[in-house]
Amino acid sequence: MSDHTLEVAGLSAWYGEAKVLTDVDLRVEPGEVVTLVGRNGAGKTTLLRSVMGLHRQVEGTVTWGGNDLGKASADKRARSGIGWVPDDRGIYATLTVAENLLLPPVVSKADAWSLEQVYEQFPVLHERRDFPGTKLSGGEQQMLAIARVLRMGSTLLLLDEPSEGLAPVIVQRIGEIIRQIKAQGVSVLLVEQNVAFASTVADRHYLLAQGRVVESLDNESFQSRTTELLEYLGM
Ligand SMILES: Nc1ncnc2c1ncn2[C@@H]1O[C@H](COP(=O)(O)OP(=O)(O)OP(=O)(O)O)[C@@H](O)[C@H]1O
Repeated sequence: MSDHTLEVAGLSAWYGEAKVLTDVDLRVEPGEVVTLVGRNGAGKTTLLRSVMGLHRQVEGTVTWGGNDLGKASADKRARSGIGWVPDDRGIYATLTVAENLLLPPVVSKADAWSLEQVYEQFPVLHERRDFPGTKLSGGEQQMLAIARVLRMGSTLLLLDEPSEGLAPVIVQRIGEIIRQIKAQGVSVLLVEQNVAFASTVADRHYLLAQGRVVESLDNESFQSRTTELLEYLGM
């Protein structure tokens, strides 16, 4: 696997005149799991979308594997190994599980999971392989969305609230999957409002408030300050 450090420096973002991110610096090392935590409207999704190249009204730099991504399109970023798992999961409703998995291109042969590997790690997707997207539960859709980018060979996963709306037992399973992905050397940057879940999967955390990174914490400090942080974040 090639070097795949993500480095965001001085990133600001706007919607029209409204500035929603200010001078964000962050880093995700290969194989690290890093969360963005903050209350609603803090700018977490905009930050993920800016890294993916989906939000374009930005200033600052995003460097990936040593290359400044500049104005590269989302498609080009995906081809360079950044995998996007949106909050609505982006499953094609009329396609089957297998078709959803096989539709996107393999971007790195060396890193791509084979279909067999995907089915081995996600047995439920194997069971449901001929089901259309519409017939999947929220948890199954989340697993499919994650499996799809792993099959592409993405080496950094951008996950937007993977735990949202899922039953605790499914959230636990998603946590296991994230730890498994990490063990394979893939990095994960995830938006998470569920602080308890975040602390079971992440190495480090960035707290976002009103579009700024207000703290950067390792997981140990994060765990020891959970109550205070929840209060501060108004969560
Ligand atoms: N399409 C848009 N047009 C205008 N303003 C927007 C748009 N999308 C988001 N915003 C504003 O940008 C700010 C950051 O929103 P963003 O969705 O990035 O926050 P978030 O931390 O992800 O919150 P949430 O958890 O609610 O999604 C908010 O003030 C929001 O109202």
